[in-house]
Amino acid sequence: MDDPQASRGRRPESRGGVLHTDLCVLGAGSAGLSVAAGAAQMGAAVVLVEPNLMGGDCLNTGCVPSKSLLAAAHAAQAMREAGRFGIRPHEPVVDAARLHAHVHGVIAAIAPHDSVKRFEGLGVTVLRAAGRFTGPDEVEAGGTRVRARRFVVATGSSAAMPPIPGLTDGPVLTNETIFGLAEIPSHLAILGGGPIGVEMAVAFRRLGSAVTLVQHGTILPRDEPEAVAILRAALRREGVALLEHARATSVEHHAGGVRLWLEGAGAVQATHLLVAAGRRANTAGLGLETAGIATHERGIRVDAGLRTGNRRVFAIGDVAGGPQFTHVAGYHAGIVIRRALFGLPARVDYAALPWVTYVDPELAHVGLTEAAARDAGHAVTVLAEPLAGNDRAQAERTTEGLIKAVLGRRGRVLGVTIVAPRAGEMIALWGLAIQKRLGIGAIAASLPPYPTMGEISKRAAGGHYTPRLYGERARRLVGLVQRWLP
Ligand SMILES: Cc1cc2nc3c(=O)[nH]c(=O)nc-3n(C[C@H](O)[C@H](O)[C@H](O)COP(=O)(O)OP(=O)(O)OC[C@H]3O[C@@H](n4cnc5c(N)ncnc54)[C@H](O)[C@@H]3O)c2cc1C
Ligand SMILES: NC(=O)c1ccc[n+]([C@@H]2O[C@H](COP(=O)([O-])OP(=O)(O)OC[C@H]3O[C@@H](n4cnc5c(N)ncnc54)[C@H](O)[C@@H]3O)[C@@H](O)[C@H]2O)c1
Repeated sequence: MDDPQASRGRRPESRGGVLHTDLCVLGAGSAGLSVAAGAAQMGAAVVLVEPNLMGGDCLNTGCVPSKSLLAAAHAAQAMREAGRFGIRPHEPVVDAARLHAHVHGVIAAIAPHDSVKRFEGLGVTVLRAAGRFTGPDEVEAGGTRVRARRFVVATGSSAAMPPIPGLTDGPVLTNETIFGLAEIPSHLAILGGGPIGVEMAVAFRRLGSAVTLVQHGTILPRDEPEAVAILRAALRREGVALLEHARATSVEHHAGGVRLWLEGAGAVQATHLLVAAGRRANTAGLGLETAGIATHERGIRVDAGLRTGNRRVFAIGDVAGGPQFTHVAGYHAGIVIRRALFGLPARVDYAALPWVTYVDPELAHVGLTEAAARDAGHAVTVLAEPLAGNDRAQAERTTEGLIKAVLGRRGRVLGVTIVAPRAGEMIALWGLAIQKRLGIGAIAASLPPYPTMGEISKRAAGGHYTPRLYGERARRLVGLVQRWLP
């Protein structure tokens, strides 16, 4: 969509067969688009290089299709679970073609925001080719040479293939192919129990697949164990075969699908196999060595200001090897804009980083887990409340969940986990508390509307004061004041 209000960047200049620009961005995913849009609207000359679909993983093969699929899956599950409201439940009929149209319809609705047309309208020069460094200050893309004051590498990540014998000898699904399926898999095996594996297990199970999830250790290892326990129970209740601490030793592909052999546990026979075993940074073919840019096993090596070994070049988003989320990509973009356009100092700070696993109930987290806070040497106190104490949760019969707040000295909020329907919408309040170093008193003094699930935040925060409020000293004080009050 054209935005008539948006201001536009200057145009790069073409001199001696070379485009000269302020900023050259490699990759038009969440990270690259955010930098390009921001920089152009602030008046910079920007060249954006992208060989594939505009919007990258998040729009085309990540967040957007996965959340659209989950929305359909939740609707199907609501039919099965209607009995709890006195409504006759029934098994939904899933029309795979219309489901596919729904998912791709959502992508199409958002796509104009990320399109070449919109970016050209902002004054960005878009080159539809793969870019690679041909020197420390030059990139080549589709025969065009680009010299820039600053470069931003935002080439993202792809599904990593674990070194399991036979795995890649036949077709396997990844995030790049699973949303294109024309049918619902009869039996989907999933390798990896991170957020992709867990979200897809819930989605496809609810849409009618048999699902087996195979995970090295425990699922969602970065989250609070008591929160994960609730999700684990929900997965099992819905019929996901969850194999934790399982090690795949080999894969056999055959006409009907795959056989996944597990160490000491026989084989899983499935029609489809989704590999969701982590990500590999997209660094191949970028000519990084030519530009003096170093990498490590997770991606491009950057300093706290996202600068690479080459002072002209920044790396942001998934390729920078840190937390891999769309909101982090956008946050990185803001840091680079401050540094590259205004020459201001800016550093990443993940103290208030939130993440959400969009299953049912949702698991939302921000900041440190209890274990991470203890490891970091904080004097930790923990506040916890079950969701069952919340009236809205009772009304909606979704009482499985909790809130857990990890506090440091003087009630400073260090980290919070919420497991509840739409917990992702509730976590931002706590992110702000961490970012602004608000004490727990700020949340305890807030006034959430009744009846909302968000009330659990105030309730948990109130727990910090309960011993003092309802203790012997308070009782004595009230007794004294009441004697003297007229
Ligand atoms: C299934 C799935 C679900 C997800 N769900 C969520 C979620 O709910 N919430 C969330 O916050 N995050 C989610 N993520 C993570 C999120 O998608 C990524 O963190 C985000 O897309 C990273 O953005 P990026 O711009 O760094 O990379 P990408 O989006 O991967 O963009 C990189 C772009 O660079 C291009 N490129 C590659 N090589 C070159 C080259 N040589 N020259 C020029 N361009 C190049 C690629 O074609 C691509 O378009 C999900 C990911 C997956 C896979
Ligand atoms: N809701 C969200 O925000 C969301 C959703 C999906 C993805 N993402 C992002 O994308 C990233 C990638 O997701 P992911 O789930 O692929 O990666 P991940 O690294 O988070 O999880 C992969 C899991 O696979 C396991 N694993 C690796 N090799 C294995 C093997 N051979 N057998 C069994 N298990 C194995 C690992 O132990 C790990 O826990 C995430 O870290 C996250 O940042 C976010």
